[in-house]
Amino acid sequence: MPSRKFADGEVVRGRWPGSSLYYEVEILSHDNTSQLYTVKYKDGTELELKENDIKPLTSFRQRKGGSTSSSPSRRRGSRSRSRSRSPGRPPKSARRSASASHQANIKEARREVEVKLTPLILKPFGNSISRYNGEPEHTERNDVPHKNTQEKFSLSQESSYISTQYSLRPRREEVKLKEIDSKEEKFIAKELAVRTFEVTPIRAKDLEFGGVPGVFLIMFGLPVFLFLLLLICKQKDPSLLNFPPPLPALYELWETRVFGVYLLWFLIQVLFYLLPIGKVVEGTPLIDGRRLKYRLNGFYAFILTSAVIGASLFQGVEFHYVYSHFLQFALGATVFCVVLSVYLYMRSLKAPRNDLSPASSGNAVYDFFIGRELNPRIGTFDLKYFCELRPGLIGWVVINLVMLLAEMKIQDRAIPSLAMILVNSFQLLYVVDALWNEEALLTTMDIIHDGFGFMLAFGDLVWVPFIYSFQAFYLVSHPNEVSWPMASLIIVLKLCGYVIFRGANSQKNAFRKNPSDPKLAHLKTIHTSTGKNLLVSGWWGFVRHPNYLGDLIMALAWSLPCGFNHILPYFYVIYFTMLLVHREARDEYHCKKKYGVAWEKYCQRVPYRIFPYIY
Ligand SMILES: NC(=O)c1ccc[n+]([C@@H]2O[C@H](COP(=O)([O-])OP(=O)(O)OC[C@H]3O[C@@H](n4cnc5c(N)ncnc54)[C@H](OP(=O)(O)O)[C@@H]3O)[C@@H](O)[C@H]2O)c1
Ligand SMILES: CC(C)CCC[C@@H](C)[C@H]1CC[C@H]2C3=C(CC[C@]12C)[C@@]1(C)CC[C@H](O)C(C)(C)[C@@H]1CC3
Repeated sequence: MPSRKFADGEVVRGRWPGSSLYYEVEILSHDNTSQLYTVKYKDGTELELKENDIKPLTSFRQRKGGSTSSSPSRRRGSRSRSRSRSPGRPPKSARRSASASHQANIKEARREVEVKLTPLILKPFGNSISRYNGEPEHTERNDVPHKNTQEKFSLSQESSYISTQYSLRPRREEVKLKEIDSKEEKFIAKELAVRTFEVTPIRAKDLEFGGVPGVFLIMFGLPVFLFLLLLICKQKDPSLLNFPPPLPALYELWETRVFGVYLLWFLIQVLFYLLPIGKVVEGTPLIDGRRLKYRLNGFYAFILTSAVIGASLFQGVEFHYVYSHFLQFALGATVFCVVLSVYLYMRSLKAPRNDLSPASSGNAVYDFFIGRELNPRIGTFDLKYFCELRPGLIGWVVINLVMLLAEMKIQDRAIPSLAMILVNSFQLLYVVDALWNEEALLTTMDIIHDGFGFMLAFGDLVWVPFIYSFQAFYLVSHPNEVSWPMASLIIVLKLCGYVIFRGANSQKNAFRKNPSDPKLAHLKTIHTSTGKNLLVSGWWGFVRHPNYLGDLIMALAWSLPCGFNHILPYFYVIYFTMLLVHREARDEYHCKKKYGVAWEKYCQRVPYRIFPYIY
């Protein structure tokens, strides 16, 4: 077992992350796995520190001019520290010795009437340092802020990738912001703890999805559940009385030819992804300040795929093969996803520490599920980014088309049913919207936080194409005639959902891109200590996740054309509600850590999470 240098309860000096300042701290505990000490500063802030960042008190005693402040939160009160690092510092104080007394500092602070120096966390995703936020933009336009970012990061690389920046604020703003800033200072400390923690393995209590047993269940349960659902849906009467459905032998489900077709589909999408068309943008800064480049050509890939599908139909390619081998395709995709997940895990073992996902834990099972490596790439080919939008999402639209053709064939129809047309066009709109706004993906939790492992591989490559197309699959063997008045109501519902979904996403993206955009001037915001503000009016003042609300309304509109004979087509709405409620909770957790008191204020101003007056 590795030895430790400091004992619990020992009072020592701990380095404040991202600086060269040491403060008196008490050792609370030591984690043998991560080799980190949990220490407590005098103001109550708890952080995790490496052994190198801790020094015995004795090593400071002979030095008179060391930091005399007993906690980092007092640093701003004690102006000598802040000012010595501030770009706005007058030359007079530049000559002041670091051992200037606390009294002298207070006097000086009182003389300072015009401006206040406020530490801001330089966050990698912050607008203060980066204009990048997920809306189409030319790389050139990102250049200036990008360089800026790099510079700031290179200055702040000491031990954490967060540094401190000072903003000059007019005095009248100072009065308004004083209270919130002082409260937020504690959260800055916590945020630093979060960032420190992001580069270190996370502890068992922080594991999401029910920890190791939870992810184990999900990994085995979901594929079984998927096959059961498809088998149930294939039955003429899919009622509970007929459960379990007749189960095929495993060998009947495996067809090498089907797997070959699946691989061909995957390779075509790889080829489209590699085409040098579409602009290249930079993602949000990584832990080491680097920004990866992404080519935005998802929409082109969709157009090219449509051309290939159209040409194949014209050539008489039998698309019914996909319907008649649907389960085999689902199995082929699942096998592919397992192989991919194993590959991803193996290669992640060789990945440098900085390339690991903040969600990874050090536990093999959990990391296999959540993904260990954040952005696995083969050269410039980004595996996660590619899988998130291409084979599965475009595949979903193709499967819907297959179902439409199957319905015509099986039900002997000259034209598809209105229900099938509605489902196909609604979901087509959703996919086209995702591809058109491809850049927005770069700021999602999936890209920034979660690694690429079984969860996203299975979600993107199996769950999306084979479950999201479930309504169309259901309609093939369970026809439902929708009247025009009913269809009109469903269309209105879909459009309402879409307006909320797109309006909310675009409003947030525009605000993140340019917070001082004149078009957004009417919106109210809450100041946060990170330099990024939060919208509290407009869509984001309605509920805390208006985009989820719109998405759920759309989900309902996708199911309604299937009628009310069975609950099966509503499975998607039920699953999606659970997914988004869980996702919302995950996002709240991250936002609370990021924004602290400001987030709490936002929650008070906007009390409902997704459904107004309900949740
Ligand atoms: N079809 C599906 O299966 C599926 C699954 C998941 C998600 N989605 C959809 O994908 C879209 C993206 O979802 P997402 O889960 O990535 O989350 P999201 O809601 O787009 O983003 C959450 C982030 O927005 C920022 N934010 C939150 N409140 C804000 C406010 N008041 N003002 C300004 N910024 C605020 C925060 O990040 P920063 O402050 O750091 O910017 C927060 O972390 C959604 O429309 C969702 O419905 C679809
Ligand atoms: C346990 C697993 C089965 C959970 C699987 C979850 C995935 C199915 C989703 C996780 C992130 C989702 C996502 C989209 C689709 C579904 C997920 C992959 C998305 C591509 C849908 C279109 C949107 O416009 C989007 C691009 C924002 C979105 C990104 C996240």
